Amino acid sequence: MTTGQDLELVSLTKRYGEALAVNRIDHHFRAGSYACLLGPSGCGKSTTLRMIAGHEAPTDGSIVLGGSDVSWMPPARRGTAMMFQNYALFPHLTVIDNVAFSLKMKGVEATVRRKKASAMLDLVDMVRYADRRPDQLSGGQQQRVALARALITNPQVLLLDEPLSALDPFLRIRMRAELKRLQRELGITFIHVTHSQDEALALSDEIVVMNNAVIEQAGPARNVFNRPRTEFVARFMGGHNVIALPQGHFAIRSDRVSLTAATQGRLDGQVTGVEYQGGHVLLTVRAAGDQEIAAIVPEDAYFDKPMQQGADVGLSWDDSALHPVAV
Ligand SMILES: Nc1ncnc2c1ncn2[C@@H]1O[C@H](COP(=O)(O)OP(=O)(O)OP(=O)(O)O)[C@@H](O)[C@H]1O
Repeated sequence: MTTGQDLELVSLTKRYGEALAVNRIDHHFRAGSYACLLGPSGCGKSTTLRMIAGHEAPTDGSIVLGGSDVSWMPPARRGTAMMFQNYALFPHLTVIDNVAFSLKMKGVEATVRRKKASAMLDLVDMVRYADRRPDQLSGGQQQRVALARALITNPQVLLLDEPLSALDPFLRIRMRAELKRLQRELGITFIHVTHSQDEALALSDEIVVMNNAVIEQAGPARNVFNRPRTEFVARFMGGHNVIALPQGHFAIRSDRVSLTAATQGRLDGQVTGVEYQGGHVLLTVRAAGDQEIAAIVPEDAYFDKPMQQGADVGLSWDDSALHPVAV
């Protein structure tokens, strides 16, 4: 079920004095989709999110939600809600009062807001903790409360700024599955800021990769991963080499590069690193032109014919695995 509305960023720009944090970005977020804004530190993703939320005014450009320009509307009237990295729960209020807080501000009557808050806690499986205070909850539980508190306003778009970064790795994987479930169930648009490629790949209908205040590439997760358009995207998404060949620069997945006997491949080189990674072995080869190329070899294949650091090898691939990239 899709109940959200399309969100459009039109030439959206933010300057802080001389510094350009977001530089004329255009993007259309489809209603009811899960989008991740992904990029290295300082690329402008949080600033973009804060402008969508209304916590930061654009220097130029506009934000259009469901056909209406909301660029200058106060946050509470936009149809968006934000979940912050540190959850920003009120320490002195119980869980249920935290969730009901925004309804109280709107003057909603006590029994009605408790009923609605209770329904939200049910959605995130936290009803039994309704009377605890935030400091009596684990990080994962606090996160669920923060989600319920954001969702009680019935937003069209939920904005999440690094929502999983405070959790330990095990809980992070569990909570990301919960986020995805919730988004599917509610049918609203989620825009999630992260600098984790794994998180973006696991969650996104669409990944929007930012770098240096602009969008480098956007598209379905598999497209962005398998068809990086620039060297930056190929390297940032990981799992790829960027190889300079006489015909130009090409991205190739490390698991599409195979090793042959020396002089039998496309390029010759020397093994400079061997790393056992569980199901596979990561070999690093220094090839002609001082290029470091990574090859992922399945565990069994590697241990049938193990290689030492310094060994001369050839590198081979299928041409269909090469994708031209801009550098
Ligand atoms: N309030 C501010 N005043 C001045 N400069 C700012 C302000 N907020 C952000 N910036 C600058 O704008 C740029 C983009 O910052 P932003 O927080 O959007 O990046 P980010 O991609 O979210 O990074 P991170 O992953 O580290 O949070 C950075 O260079 C940052 O220093």
